Amino acid sequence: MGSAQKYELPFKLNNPKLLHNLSFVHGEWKKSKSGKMFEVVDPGTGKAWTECPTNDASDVDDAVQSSHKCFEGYRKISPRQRAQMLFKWDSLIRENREDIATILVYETGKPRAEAYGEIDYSTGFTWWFAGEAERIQGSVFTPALPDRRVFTIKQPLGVAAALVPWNFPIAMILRKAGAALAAGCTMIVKPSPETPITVLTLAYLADKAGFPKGALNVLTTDLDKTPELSEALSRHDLVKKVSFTGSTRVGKLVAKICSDNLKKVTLELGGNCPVLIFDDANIDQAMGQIFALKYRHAGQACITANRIYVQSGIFEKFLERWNAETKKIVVGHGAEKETTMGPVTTARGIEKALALVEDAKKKGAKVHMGGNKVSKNGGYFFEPTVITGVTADMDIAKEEIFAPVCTFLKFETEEEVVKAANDTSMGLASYCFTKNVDRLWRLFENLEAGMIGLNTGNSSAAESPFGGIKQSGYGKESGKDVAVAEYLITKTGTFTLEEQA
Ligand SMILES: O=CCCC(=O)O
Repeated sequence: MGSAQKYELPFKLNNPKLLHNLSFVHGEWKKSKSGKMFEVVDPGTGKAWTECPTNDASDVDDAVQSSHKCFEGYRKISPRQRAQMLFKWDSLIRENREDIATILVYETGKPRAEAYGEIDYSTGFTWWFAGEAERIQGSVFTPALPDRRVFTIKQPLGVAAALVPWNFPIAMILRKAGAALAAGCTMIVKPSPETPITVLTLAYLADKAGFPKGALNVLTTDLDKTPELSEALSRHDLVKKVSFTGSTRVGKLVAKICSDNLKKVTLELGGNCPVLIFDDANIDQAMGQIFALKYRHAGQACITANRIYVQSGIFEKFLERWNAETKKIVVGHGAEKETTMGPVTTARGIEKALALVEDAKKKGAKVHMGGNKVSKNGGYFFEPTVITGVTADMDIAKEEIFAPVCTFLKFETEEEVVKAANDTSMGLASYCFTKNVDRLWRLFENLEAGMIGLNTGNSSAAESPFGGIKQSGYGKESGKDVAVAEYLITKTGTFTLEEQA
């Protein structure tokens, strides 16, 4: 593992060859031109356990040239061969599930069971996109003129760049790279500074799966150099597409930069997702689904429940059950067996959660439990927190919380709650629970979000189009046709037949 010997590795892998800490460019492990490195920290202890190259704008061209060179050949490989490489990659990831889960625990902080969950969810993408590779099709059109023939073909766009977050590093890479590689594009990934190692492991396995050199390059960097590196990638002439997952603020910057060259962009941005639980809901179902959704990765998912609206008839009963279940949560290091909720991934996450709780308290909200940082072995732990009396003017109702803080709001009518739920600039996901089929249908149509969970808190899947509306972004990832289409161009052919003699 390169220069990382100066750190004590806090875990052992069955297959130590999986562990790499240098950037991966054209099949080689590379330092940055500056030689600078940054540390990767275990959020469960706050201790660094390895380091990675701090790449900057000067490192971009080499990686892009490699990806472009590779693209010239990769675009001509048959879709069946691309599918076979994706299948091989998929099976290598599954074979190394235990080790990848270990790395994930020490990068993100999530408990081991959740790390397995992420890997199983993520291999859905490699599996799915392997199937999609052979189903890329053009169309034949009926022309208005008798001697004319009109048809389209789909072709890969070229080199794509993926700017990815730290909360689901495996899922976010495989969702983007799976679609790109199936389409015949090559990809450069810039992982988040918190989670480069899992991404480098995936690149190592992609290489072993037979993808040609340059098909999947990875450039790591720290927080300071992230804007510079991301901009250089997004502006490079040979990069034809940028896929970004992260905050709305940064997503707007990426869109602006890409608009200079009219580059294609997919933006999967922030959420402020409402949950609506009606008096006639199956409470067991709503409890189970929303509890898992909210506390998954200590509340750090873009599609998590940010505002939980419960109708007045069941409000007290629902809250009582929620509090009782919340008390059972065991906060600890993700590698400990008894842990059911890990730390948040960054120290910044703790500061934000504390500020949001403080603002809510000042404006009259009641904290039923939690609200504080937990001091434990130097990790970034936060108490599972339950707050009621939340109102629309509180920051906690307006911003993405990204911490295990549950905010409950009481409502009376469907009309009132739909209005409140939609009163946000975001539109990623919404969830509703009711046994009234007509109402369920109305909610599906009236809630303003790209994904609506109807009596479910889990609508993420390889076969389902994933993406938001409003300021939660545009473009779809995963799902039939739409996800691969983000990496394709459509070319129209018009052909005139010679008149017969
Ligand atoms: O945090 C965003 C992604 C979560 C998911 O894919 O379900």
